[in-house]
Amino acid sequence: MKPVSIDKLRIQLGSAVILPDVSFEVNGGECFGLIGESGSGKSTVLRCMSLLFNSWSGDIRIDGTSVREMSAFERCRTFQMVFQDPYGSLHPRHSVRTTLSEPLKIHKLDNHQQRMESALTDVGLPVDFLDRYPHQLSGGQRQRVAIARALILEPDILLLDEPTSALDVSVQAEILNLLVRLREEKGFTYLIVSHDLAVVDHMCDRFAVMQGGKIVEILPREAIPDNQAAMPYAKELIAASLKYERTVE
Ligand SMILES: Nc1ncnc2c1ncn2[C@@H]1O[C@H](COP(=O)(O)OP(=O)(O)OP(=O)(O)O)[C@@H](O)[C@H]1O
Repeated sequence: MKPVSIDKLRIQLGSAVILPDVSFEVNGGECFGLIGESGSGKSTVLRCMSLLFNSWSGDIRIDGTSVREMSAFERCRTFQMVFQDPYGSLHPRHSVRTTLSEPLKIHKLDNHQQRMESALTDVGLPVDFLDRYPHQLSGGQRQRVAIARALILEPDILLLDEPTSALDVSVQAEILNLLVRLREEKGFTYLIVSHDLAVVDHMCDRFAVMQGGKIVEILPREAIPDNQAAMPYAKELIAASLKYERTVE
């Protein structure tokens, strides 16, 4: 179980400073959430960590090793990202078999069939789905394939960028429960971005509230029901979410 340490992360894109100075630690095996309004910089943190954005300064370390010092191969074997939109993240002309076998080929791993079958079973899909294409899958099934693709290289950490927000409400719970089960079974460390406090409440041990590229407050999940936030913005965000949940019940 590998910990993540983010220290003084700063990134400027064009003239805008997106993250001025972000620091937090995620324990090995912990599920840590980033929550905040749209544009607060949550996804940018994950994009910096996975080097989709490269121009950042500061330090991002996994189990003590800087992500910049890792080879691309090592990074892929250590952490994988699951994106919000399973429609966009799977190649429309690639079968599930092609999607899952490509990383195995690139990383020169053996036993392709057995690894692919085991990844599909892990995400609750039948093995004959290997010969399906994305258009033959529901949204929830596509997200399961995207998660299977993330699992296939047996990483230690999953970066989850709004993994359920593009799905129907009924399917969201299925995918969240799948992610909870996988973490219990495999001991993953999760860093999950969400704008939905209910998702954070369901999944996370601790979470950071972000606003304008900064971390306002870091709280344990237990602080949610009685809204124990100390900082006014975090308190307001939690209060608004709790009020909304009560209204829609
Ligand atoms: N490639 C880019 N170039 C310039 N600005 C960008 C780029 N990507 C993101 N931004 C800006 O960075 C800020 C943070 O974006 P980010 O996607 O991290 O927010 P977020 O909190 O994840 O929002 P959302 O919940 O809407 O996904 C936003 O103001 C956004 O416009």
